[in-house]
Amino acid sequence: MTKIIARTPVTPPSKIPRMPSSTPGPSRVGEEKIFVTVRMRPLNRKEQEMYDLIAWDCVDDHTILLKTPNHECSTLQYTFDKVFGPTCCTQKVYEEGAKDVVLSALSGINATIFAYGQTSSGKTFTMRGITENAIKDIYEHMESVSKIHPRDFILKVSALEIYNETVLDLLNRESGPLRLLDDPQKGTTVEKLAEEVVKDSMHLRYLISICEAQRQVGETTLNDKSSRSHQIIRLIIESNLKEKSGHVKSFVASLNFVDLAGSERASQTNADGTRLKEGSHINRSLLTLTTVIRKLSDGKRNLHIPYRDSKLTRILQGSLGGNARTAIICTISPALSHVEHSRNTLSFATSAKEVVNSAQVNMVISEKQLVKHLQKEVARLEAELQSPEASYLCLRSLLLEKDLKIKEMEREMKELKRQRDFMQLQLDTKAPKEQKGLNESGPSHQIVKSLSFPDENDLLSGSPSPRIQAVKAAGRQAIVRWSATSNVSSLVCEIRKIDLQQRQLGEEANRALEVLHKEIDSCRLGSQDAARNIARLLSEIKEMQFVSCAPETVKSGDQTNLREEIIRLNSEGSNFSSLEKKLENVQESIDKLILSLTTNVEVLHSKSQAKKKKTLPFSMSNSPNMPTIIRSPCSPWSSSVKATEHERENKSPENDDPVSSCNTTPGQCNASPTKNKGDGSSISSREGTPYLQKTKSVNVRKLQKMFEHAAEENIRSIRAYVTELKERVAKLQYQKQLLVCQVLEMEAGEGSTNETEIVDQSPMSWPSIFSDQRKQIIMLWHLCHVSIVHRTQFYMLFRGDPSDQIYIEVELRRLTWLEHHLAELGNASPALLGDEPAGSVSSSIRALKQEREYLAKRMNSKLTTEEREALYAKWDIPPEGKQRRRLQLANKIWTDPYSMQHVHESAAIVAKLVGFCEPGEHVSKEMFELNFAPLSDKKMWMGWNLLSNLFRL
Ligand SMILES: Nc1ncnc2c1ncn2[C@@H]1O[C@H](COP(=O)(O)OP(=O)(O)OP(=O)(O)O)[C@@H](O)[C@H]1O
Repeated sequence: MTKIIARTPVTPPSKIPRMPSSTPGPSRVGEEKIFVTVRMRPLNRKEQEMYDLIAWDCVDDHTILLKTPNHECSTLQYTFDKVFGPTCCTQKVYEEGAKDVVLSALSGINATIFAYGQTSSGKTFTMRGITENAIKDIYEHMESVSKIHPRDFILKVSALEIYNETVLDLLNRESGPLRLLDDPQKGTTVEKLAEEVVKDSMHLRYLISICEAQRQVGETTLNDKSSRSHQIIRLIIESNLKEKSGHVKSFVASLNFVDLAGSERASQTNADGTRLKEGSHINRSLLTLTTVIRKLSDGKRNLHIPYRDSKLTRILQGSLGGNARTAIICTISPALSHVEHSRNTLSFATSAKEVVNSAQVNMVISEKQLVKHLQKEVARLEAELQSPEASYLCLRSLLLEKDLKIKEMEREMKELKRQRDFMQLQLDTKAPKEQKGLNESGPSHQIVKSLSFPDENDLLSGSPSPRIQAVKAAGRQAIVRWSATSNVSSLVCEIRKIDLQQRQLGEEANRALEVLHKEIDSCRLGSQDAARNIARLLSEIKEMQFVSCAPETVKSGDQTNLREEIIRLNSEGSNFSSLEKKLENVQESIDKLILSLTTNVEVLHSKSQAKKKKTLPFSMSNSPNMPTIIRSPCSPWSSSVKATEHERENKSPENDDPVSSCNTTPGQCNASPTKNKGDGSSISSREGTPYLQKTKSVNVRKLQKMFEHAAEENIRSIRAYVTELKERVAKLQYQKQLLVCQVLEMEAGEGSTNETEIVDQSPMSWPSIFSDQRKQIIMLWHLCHVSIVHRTQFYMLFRGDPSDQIYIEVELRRLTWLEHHLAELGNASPALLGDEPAGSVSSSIRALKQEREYLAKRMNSKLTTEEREALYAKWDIPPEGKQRRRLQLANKIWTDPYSMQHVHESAAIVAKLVGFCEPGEHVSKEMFELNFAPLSDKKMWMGWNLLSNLFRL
């Protein structure tokens, strides 16, 4: 069949019409916004029993507003194409909210009606009625249309459900999970989905009843018969229109009835086990749908729309901003207890209103007709050839035509030859390097393995000949390489930048430690510990220098050979960790140093108190060094300004300060241990020195305090700086992660999204990107069973500061990759898994369980009885058994990724239990690890290791 799409001219967005309601116009084509209606059901029995209040008012046919308690004018009001109140019947909802779109399908325009809303809001109730009304209407119209313009209609039906991200055939349960295929012409299709030819309306109703019976339904607290899957019933309507001219036009359109599963909160549905898992999948795919709708509603044409993030959006892609007319019916509960959820639904509906579709008439010319047409043409040519004159002319034109064809083929051959040479060149330059990688290091083999994902279409299209496969593979590689070239060089450039930053970091650390050395040297505390620490720090300086210099030895290589860069990065992975390790050591040393300094000072202080005569913590011989130390040249110190302030602060008034006067006469002021006279004034211990005898008495305690303070401040500065260095190392690690993620995406053929994603994000403000991405991360943590300690740590640390961008980005990419990977593992047969850890999901779940048990145990020691009781009350933990209650609470935290309040409270509890800082306090981000595993047992958790192992991270 040859498909011709009759395109209509594009209308400027401002002139894009909203389809007028209740005016069926089956042949409407072109750009048009999605038709959005809202239906509010009556209060149900449970809501009535709980004396729930009605929170919403449908003020007119288009407006709904949130009631205020004291009947003041509400500011929260929404306007839609239609608003249906609780007393409105489904027939009316169909007539005014869906009919127009439904009937478009009869004239070759794709159409979709779907219901969206929270669980128990009435989606299935509404869609059932809509489908029933549509069937009746379609058959009536087919009859009446056929009477005016004779047409042959053929109806086919197929039906599927998406249950836990798995596509199942509702008309053929035995077929098992189905795969999605990407067809360049048809878009996403479902492989092997059964299609039944419909005999009449009764037959259609019967088939739909089978789908209903097959669909996954379960009982939840909010709905006895809650749909646990998204259901799509698809009618394919074909028709042939015989025109007066004798031509036959064939039309084909699909009409989708989509009944989505409802969004739900675990806290409201009290779901656990299977229901909880279903709920997570439902929420996740609805989140993607929301994101798709929101991005489409932005109206910017170059935005990357993440259709591929869920099967639902992949299947519905055509209906969301594509070649279809779409009507969405958003259903809400009127209850006050569901007001938050209803607001979410209305905000989704508001975005959906702005989505523009571009419907076309899908006209098909059957091959039979074409054959007939060609036969006629051949007959005509044959007739012409009968006459010699005509045959000469005809031969001449044929010759000319052939000539042109030959020239065209020559051009094509040239181009193909050029491409072949180019590919050969690429292979030649690549082969020895890859060979080398294979022989020399293990990871390269793993990288190659991970980077060459099989093409789904190839796997599915039977088994083409080896030659065709080879050509296809080479072509695909060339395409990947070709399209990725620009990304590759920018990634390589990024890697170089990381190298440079790493070197600079090493140098800075080096400088900082030198200053630290001087500081300690000048302190001369006389402590053996301090001396040992100095020696250790010195050797660490040397080692750090070595580490920081390491990248210098790396050859620059081919600018665009990304794999080599990645292999090189892997080999440098140890540099990062050793740099981190060194910084850890330095931190430790500083801590010890401070400890020894404090004890020394304390000892000195007490001795001076006891004997009334003792040396200062800093001998006067070193005092000329103090300004140098305090005015440290180490630029990155955040406290250098403070240091100068200290210098000023520590300076006594000019005529009263023996130190400053000593500074001006260094020769005369050497090593001056002081003696406290006990009367508050101090004098030099060298009482025999005439100069010192002449000076005013020195307040030893004051001086002691001053130096003590200065030394402590300096060491604090160093400590802060080392912390800062550690943070920067962590950031570099993240940048490296980001590159690895980008490479994985690129190699998986999704690299093109990178650039678009950047374009996509630029117009949005960081806070909204952050909140969006954080929601996705929370959902992904949940789906990938990531350690809750990790979640807490991340949640507490990254709270939307612009500098958090890289962490958020990396976390999101890693999790997205992981989720896809785990889903693939879940769907793959054991034979396909090879050496992949098939039990990774279950071991992660096990680890999570252990982590909850560990947290439950800590509740006794980390929370007071009052705190525990308050939490039990808040989290509805029944008063049965102390240990059980603790475990119940631990099992409840971090289970509702949909509620930010739940997430926030869960994080606060875990933070308290494991001793993280309270929100708002400054927490060093360097403490955050690139590992999703629980702190208690990192080996148990498999997920992230899958990815990190590929690159030996
Ligand atoms: N407009 C309405 N008028 C009367 N009853 C309704 C209406 N809408 C829904 N109901 C009733 O409310 C209950 C829940 O409706 P339904 O199952 O359609 O919700 P849902 O949104 O599909 O839920 P889920 O997402 O959990 O599947 C059903 O008993 C249904 O009969």
